[in-house]
Amino acid sequence: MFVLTEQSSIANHFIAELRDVRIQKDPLRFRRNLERLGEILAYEISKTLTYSKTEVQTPLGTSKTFLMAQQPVLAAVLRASLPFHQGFLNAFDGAQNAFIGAYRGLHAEGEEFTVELEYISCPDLTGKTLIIVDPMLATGKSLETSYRSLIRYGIPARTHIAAAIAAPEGIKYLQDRMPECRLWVGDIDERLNHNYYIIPGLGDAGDLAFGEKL
Ligand SMILES: O=P(O)(O)OC[C@H]1O[C@H](OP(=O)(O)OP(=O)(O)O)[C@H](O)[C@@H]1O
Ligand SMILES: O=c1cc[nH]c(=O)[nH]1
Ligand SMILES: [Mg+2]
Repeated sequence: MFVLTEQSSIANHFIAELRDVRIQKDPLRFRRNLERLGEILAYEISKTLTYSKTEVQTPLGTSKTFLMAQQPVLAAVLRASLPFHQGFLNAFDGAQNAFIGAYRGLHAEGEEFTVELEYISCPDLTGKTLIIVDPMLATGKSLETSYRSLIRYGIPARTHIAAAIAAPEGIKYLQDRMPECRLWVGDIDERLNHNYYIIPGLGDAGDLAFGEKL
């Protein structure tokens, strides 16, 4: 597992701003910080991809470099993922994309929830590198449901899962059930509360980015 905050960097500022109740009042800044974290995690994941030697013609000569053999497929878990996904897309600008509407259904205080799945669009994943992006990894149920639904579209060669903030419970859940997936997270928090929100976390990422839903 890769954890961005294990090394101090400018990413700490973006994560701190995401969490800060005062700065959260500006949804444009909240979305932009998710996007910036997406760009950074995409860069980190890009170091694990396969590159082949290529020549680039400049106006004055030829430059030898290593370029990605194949772009990954990016999968966004709607809706909170959208700004985070944009960050990945800024880096992997030629990527194919999957979208999945997996959300935590309404549930009474403290009661378990089920993940509702209402929409999926996905290219052929066979043999590709799949990167599933969702800013919040709480229980892990949304990501597990998303992953299992996506791989009906072909078995990827490898799968990366990227989250901005993760709870230890969700990390363990995914590591136990999907050991074939590699996890990339911005920061790891303390725990979940009785409503399965991450503590200290940042609140409801979807609502902060796009407004409260009914
Ligand atoms: O790990 P879990 O316990 O499954 O929780 C994490 C999920 O919760 C949030 O989405 P939410 O269901 O709030 O939907 P939204 O993106 O529409 O806000 C978040 O974006 C994850 O998808
Ligand atoms: O803390 C949490 C947990 C799930 N989804 C969120 O947006 N925040
Ligand atoms: Mg939400």
